[in-house]
Amino acid sequence: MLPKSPQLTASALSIISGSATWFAFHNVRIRADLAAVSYAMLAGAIYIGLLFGSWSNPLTMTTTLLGLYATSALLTTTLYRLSPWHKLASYPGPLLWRISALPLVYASFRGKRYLVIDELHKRYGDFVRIAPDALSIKRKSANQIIHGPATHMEKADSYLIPIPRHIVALFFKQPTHTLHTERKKIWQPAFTSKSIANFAEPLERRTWQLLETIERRQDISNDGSVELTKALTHWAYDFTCDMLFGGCVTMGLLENGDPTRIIEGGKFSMVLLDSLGQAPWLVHLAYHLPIAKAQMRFFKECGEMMAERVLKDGETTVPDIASHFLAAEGYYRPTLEEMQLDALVVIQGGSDNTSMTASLACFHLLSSQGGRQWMALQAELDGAFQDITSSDLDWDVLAQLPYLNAVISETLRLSSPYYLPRVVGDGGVAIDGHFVPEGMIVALAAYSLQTDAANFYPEPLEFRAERWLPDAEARGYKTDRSASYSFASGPHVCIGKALAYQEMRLVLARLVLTFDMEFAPGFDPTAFKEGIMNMRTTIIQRPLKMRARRRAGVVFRDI
Ligand code: HEM
Repeated sequence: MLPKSPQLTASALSIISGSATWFAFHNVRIRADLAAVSYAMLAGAIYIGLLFGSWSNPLTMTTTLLGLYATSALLTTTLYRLSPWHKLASYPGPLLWRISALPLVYASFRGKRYLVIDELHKRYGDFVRIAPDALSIKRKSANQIIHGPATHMEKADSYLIPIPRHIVALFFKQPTHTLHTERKKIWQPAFTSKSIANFAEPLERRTWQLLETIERRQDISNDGSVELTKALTHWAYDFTCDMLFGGCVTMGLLENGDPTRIIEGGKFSMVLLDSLGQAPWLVHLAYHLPIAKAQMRFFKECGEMMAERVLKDGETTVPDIASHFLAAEGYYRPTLEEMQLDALVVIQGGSDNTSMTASLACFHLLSSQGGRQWMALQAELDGAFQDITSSDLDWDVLAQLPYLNAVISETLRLSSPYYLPRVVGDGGVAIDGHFVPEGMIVALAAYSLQTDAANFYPEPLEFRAERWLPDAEARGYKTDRSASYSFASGPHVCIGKALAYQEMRLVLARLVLTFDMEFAPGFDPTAFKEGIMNMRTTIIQRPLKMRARRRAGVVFRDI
């Protein structure tokens, strides 16, 4: 029976509506910005209604009613999430993480999510509930189920960006599997070994420019050092533009630096998607705030470059990636808006991971074992290449060098702690005997598996390139190559994997053949390591300051 006083009746109705809202919407996605506007309009409507109904203190009453409504909705949600009826009720996890996605957002935003999740696995086992609807799974067998073609799991909503649904681009969440597959088919011809070979000339040229830039920036610096990550990032973005736009649109970062902070914009886009995206309603709100400005700037700049490239069709100096977008035919021919978004994906996806991996390889080579591994790599490269100025470094030779490839694999093992959430499809899935119902989010605990002593032994947390050499076992290493997930797998596998390897091999080889390097005075490797954050993009809080000394006999090529 409802209370008799109008105030109490209204309060009871607010509480009931709060719970009813949860019942009505808990399986429906609502955009948080629209929900916030509706809530504000409801507040206004109640206030006006009370005002005209001649209630005393209409403002206090409005606040009370809305407070009761929100509290009731939150309480109902919390009780459901902790109840035995929740689909993931049987999985363990910390209390707050089972109630809300905010702890996961917080861990993500701090850039140390992979370490926090690793700790949770140590405490709770291989299946941990890390958000109300999400599981982190530390089982090798889960990889095939989560990422394999048989299940073709969809990406989680953290991959959505606020664009009209008809605009499709690779990497982001597409409305259907078919759209993703068709879009990937348009990209694929640009990433065959024949197409990649066309990029050899601009890659060599940009790498020589990088070497020259390192010396130039070091010479004009106050302390005789160079920020290696910055230089490598500029190299990667410049080269990616060459590949994408065939030389007719460039960023010129190696030459001029990055005055418009375009790189920051790209990185911040990933941060928003990867951190706030774990609670997608936060992203809907963030896009209306100044926090999203850098991202919007990045979208705009990439879009403008693609539009310029379209106008300059016919002026390219190498067969570029954009020409494949423009050549696509039929129903799936991308619109200009889609090509602009795809261009953004190429620029960010093609430059960020490659340059960060190359930087971190240099860091690890010099910081572990007193630089012994840098010397070992240098010895291998010196043996393989005699004339390093007049001839290009042969890609086939680079691909066969065991130590160089081992360095890249070991860097990726420690430096690609990606979190790639996927949604379980119709009917749910069983993973190693654990049933996960449909609609739930699952993610492989990649970092935990890549640093587990059961897969990499001994010293799984240390950088030891030797563990990837062909005779690693004889040296006492156990290396499970299948427990390495840096490029993902299945339908959403990284399209640029082969290209990324060529880039990283070439740039590392050129750096190590050209320079003897050491950390700049005052550089603290421990602090640097602590300052590495991962939010799908790698952010370093402290600059990687190096001193590079050109080796005797090395002459720079004119470019
Ligand atoms: C060290 C270098 C690289 C690493 C570690 C890496 C890693 C990855 C990973 C883990 C994914 C899956 C992402 C997800 O599902 O959330 C991915 C996707 C992707 N990568 Fe890479 N990547 C690298 C270099 C490149 C390069 C050079 C390109 C060239 C443009 C590229 C283009 C892409 C694209 C377009 C996708 C989306 C594929 C799809 O949606 O089907 N990546 N990459």
